[in-house]
Amino acid sequence: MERLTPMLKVRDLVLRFGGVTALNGVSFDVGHGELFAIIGPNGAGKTSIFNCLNGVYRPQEGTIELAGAPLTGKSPAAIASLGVARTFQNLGLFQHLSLIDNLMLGRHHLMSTGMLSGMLWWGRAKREEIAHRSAVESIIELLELESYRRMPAGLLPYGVAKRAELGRALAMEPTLLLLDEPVAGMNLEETEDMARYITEVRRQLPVTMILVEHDMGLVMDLASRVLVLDFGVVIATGEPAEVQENPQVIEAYLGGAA
Ligand SMILES: Nc1ncnc2c1ncn2[C@@H]1O[C@H](COP(=O)(O)OP(=O)(O)OP(=O)(O)O)[C@@H](O)[C@H]1O
Repeated sequence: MERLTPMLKVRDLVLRFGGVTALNGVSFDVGHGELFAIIGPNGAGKTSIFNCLNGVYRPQEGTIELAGAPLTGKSPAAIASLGVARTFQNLGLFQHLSLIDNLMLGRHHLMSTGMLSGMLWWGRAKREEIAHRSAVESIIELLELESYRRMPAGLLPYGVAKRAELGRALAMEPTLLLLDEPVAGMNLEETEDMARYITEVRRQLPVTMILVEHDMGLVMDLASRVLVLDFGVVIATGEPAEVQENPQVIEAYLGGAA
């Protein structure tokens, strides 16, 4: 089960864009193996947290630690190589490449053999390629994408493309996976399928996940804990049932109409 040392430790993040304070003193911990959800009304600062975690934005104040190592100030590439991957709401797939090639590209940073040494050390490169293909195949199997393997990503049905996007991020073998609205634009059946795959990933792989999602049903079903943001401030953190009944959360979502 979850260990006591947090996997991720975020303290007092402040992020400003000119006069706009997107994050105003955000702190939270995420435990190993948790599925931690971040929710909040539009503009609350959810995407800004993701962009601070993966190094795209540099917060003016605060610290972020991954398994004890500081992430603040590191480049997105350095953070990715420390094991942080994300999925994109609008899909980060290369449309003309097959699904399998998209997943292989996800493994690029794990590959030690470059093109030239690949030619010189053909045997080693070949062995490495076989190992990468086999890792990709197990993700394809886990996400039941077998029949789409050779299809260009641009031709995948929407629900399948979102699943392939999850596969691309998993191919990086992340220890921390940031899921950005994995069911946005999906119908009920596709949403239920995605929930099942996320649960299966969590059961089978040693990955901690942070989920940003507007679909409350999905959040309440999947999350071990939920953080609620409003205007860049954390207004509640707790188990789904607890957070749902918090008067401040109800107020933030319904603007006092409840
Ligand atoms: N690059 C940027 N430049 C200027 N302002 C920004 C930038 N990124 C975010 N903001 C502002 O920061 C605030 C938080 O935005 P953010 O996108 O993090 O919210 P969000 O909770 O993800 O919203 P949504 O649910 O609509 O995606 C908003 O006021 C937004 O306009």
